[in-house]
Amino acid sequence: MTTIAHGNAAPANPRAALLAALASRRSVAAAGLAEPGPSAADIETLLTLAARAPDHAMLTPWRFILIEGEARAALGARLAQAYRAGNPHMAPEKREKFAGIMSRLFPAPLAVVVVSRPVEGTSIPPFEQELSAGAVCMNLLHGAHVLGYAGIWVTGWAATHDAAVRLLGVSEGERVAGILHVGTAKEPPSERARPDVAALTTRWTPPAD
Ligand SMILES: Cc1cc2nc3c(=O)[nH]c(=O)nc-3n(C[C@H](O)[C@H](O)[C@H](O)COP(=O)(O)O)c2cc1C
Repeated sequence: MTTIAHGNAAPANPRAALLAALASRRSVAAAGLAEPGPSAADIETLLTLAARAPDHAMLTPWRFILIEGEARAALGARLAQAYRAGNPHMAPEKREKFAGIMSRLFPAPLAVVVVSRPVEGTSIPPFEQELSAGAVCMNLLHGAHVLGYAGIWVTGWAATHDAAVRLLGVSEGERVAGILHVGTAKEPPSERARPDVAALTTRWTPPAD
């Protein structure tokens, strides 16, 4: 089991510290993430935490692809090329704008592609297996936050377009559950409005006969 190395001294009340961490995570756009990124040991911790996601029948219906260092620009250039090739009839100015976005898609020190790969021929529906991949993404984001990093879970063209996902290394029968950008926030994120949990919650009661 990987030891989680907190940046700060051990909190006096670990439970309160954990609750505070869960309550304070905020997404930071990839462009707002800079060095330092997670060390090799931190990455191992993140993936180990991510892999603790609930998993009906223990099928491990997901895997990881890491994008870091020079691979980020190399992949960005290929995605930009694929975007141009996939949109031949788009107005050139618009096409170049989006191709430029693709070329700079990985500004954060680390991107983790969480690949959903539902196992066929089991009694566990693909939907449940895809939910497990979502839980992997959430665990990873929380892990990054506890380690002192920030991150964001994105999808978009690069995560959904056939040519793009092939470039990422995603195979037939697999889908991108999320691209998780991880790094250090350039600016502390401000809080956003959160759902009114009470308004979303009902209690089941037996129907009147
Ligand atoms: C499956 C999934 C895909 C998402 N894709 C994007 C995306 O492509 N771009 C984006 O800006 N936010 C995307 N988001 C939303 C952000 O991850 C984030 O939840 C949102 O900005 C709210 O911030 P918060 O996490 O601090 O509540 C996605 C979220 C989920 C769950």
